Parts: sequence; structure tokens; C-alpha cells
Amino acid sequence: TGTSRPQRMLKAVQKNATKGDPQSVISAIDYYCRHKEWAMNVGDDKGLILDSVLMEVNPSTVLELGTYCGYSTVRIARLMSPGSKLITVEFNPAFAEVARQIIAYAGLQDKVTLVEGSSGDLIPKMKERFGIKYFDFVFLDHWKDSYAPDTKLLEDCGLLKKGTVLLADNVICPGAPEYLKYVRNSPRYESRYYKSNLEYTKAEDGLEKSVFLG
Ligand SMILES: Cc1cc(-c2n[nH]c(CCNC(=O)c3cc(-c4ccc(F)cc4)cc(O)c3O)n2)ccn1
Ligand SMILES: [Mg+2]
Repeated sequence: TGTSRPQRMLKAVQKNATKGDPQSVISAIDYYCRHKEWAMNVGDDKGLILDSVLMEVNPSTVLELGTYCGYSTVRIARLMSPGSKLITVEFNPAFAEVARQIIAYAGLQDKVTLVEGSSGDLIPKMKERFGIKYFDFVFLDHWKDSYAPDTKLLEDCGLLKKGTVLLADNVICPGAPEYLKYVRNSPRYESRYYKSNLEYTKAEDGLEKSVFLG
């Protein structure tokens, strides 16, 4: 057996980053994934777009769907104000275990609640379990065919308010066509596409930003 790709990524963080320094964790992961082993982090190019949209919103409550190894969790949490909360959902326990360690290495564990399970099961429990009224910002980066049904579920559970910003990764590659159709045709969203590239490659990908209009 041996180590997994996420475990090797964690080793690279522990070797090359400085404990408690989120930027060094981000740089260590980007270096490893660009020069050693590709991995499905949002990456540095799309990461800059994520940073700027996040800073514009300055959210108090954030939901991330699809933690993977915690790269975007660290990118988001490092920019969030004191007292704000990020809930991130990961389906795969092995990914979640690595993510916990990477988030802790960055020193951001107090802002982040990592929950294991499927988005469809957990979204309806957000209010009762975590005392969440609304999310100000949602980062969709999980199973691409779950983006659309989970957005409808967030609406139905009353977890979106007027002005909530949804930011979706991979709308071109691997692609989320049903999601794009939904948010671009719905009168309840104002959507905009940010063209970029698939993490660590020259292939096109991009982020779709959709503001919920209430
Ligand atoms: C149902 C549910 C699911 C989850 C959940 N947790 N973690 C994930 C990971 C999902 N992410 C991806 O699959 C992904 C893939 C690529 C890719 C792959 C191969 C290529 F060739 C090109 C691009 C690139 C990316 O940027 C991605 O994000 N889902 C969590 C909760 N509930
Ligand atoms: Mg992604």
C-alpha cells in the first residue's frame, strides 16, 4: 500500500511550510502540485479570483462543499474576519483526515468546522446542528452533478439570503452544465463567469459567481 497522494501533499506541507503561516501552506501545496503531483485543489490562478470575490463579500458565515485536502479552506479562512465561521463538508474520510491536519498546520482550526458526510444529507441539518441562520458565501467544489440539486436544497432550507454569493469551481472542466443552466436562467440569480484555467494546467476552466436576489 504506502502513502496516498493527499498524505504526500501533507508531508510536503509539513516539510516546506511554516506552522501557523497560511500563505506558506498555500505556496507549499501549489509548488508540490505544479512540480511533483497534480491534485484537484482550486489552485493559484483560480485561487486569486476566489480571494478577490471573498474579500469583496467579507462574509460572517461560509459554506464550502468539497474540502478535499483543505487548500481552498485555508485560502478562504485566512481572509475571514475574527468571529466569522467556515463550515466545510467532505465526503471522503481519508481526504477529511488530511484536511484537518493541513487546516491545523495553517493555524486556522478555530474558524473552521469540518463535517464528514454527503452534502445532500448535511445541508438540511445546518440550522439545527450549527446554529446557522444564513450563509453569506458558498463555495461549490464538490461532485459537479450535485451543484444544481444542492443549490435548490440550500434555497429550500432557507439558508440563502438576499445578497448571498455562490462561487462554483470547475464549471468548464470537469464541467457543471446543469448548474450553469440553472443559475444563468433563474430570475433569482445574477451570474457572471470568471475565465481561468484548470489548476496547474493550460486547460480552460473558470468560476461562476452567482448572487442570490432573494
Ligand atoms: C456529494 C458530496 C461530495 C463531496 C466531495 N468532497 N470532495 C469532493 C471532490 C470533488 N472535486 C472534484 O471532483 C474535482 C475534480 C477535478 C478534475 C479531476 C480530473 C480531471 F481530469 C480534471 C479535473 C478538478 C477539481 O477542481 C475538482 O474539484 N467532492 C462532499 C460532500 N458531498
Ligand atoms: Mg475544484
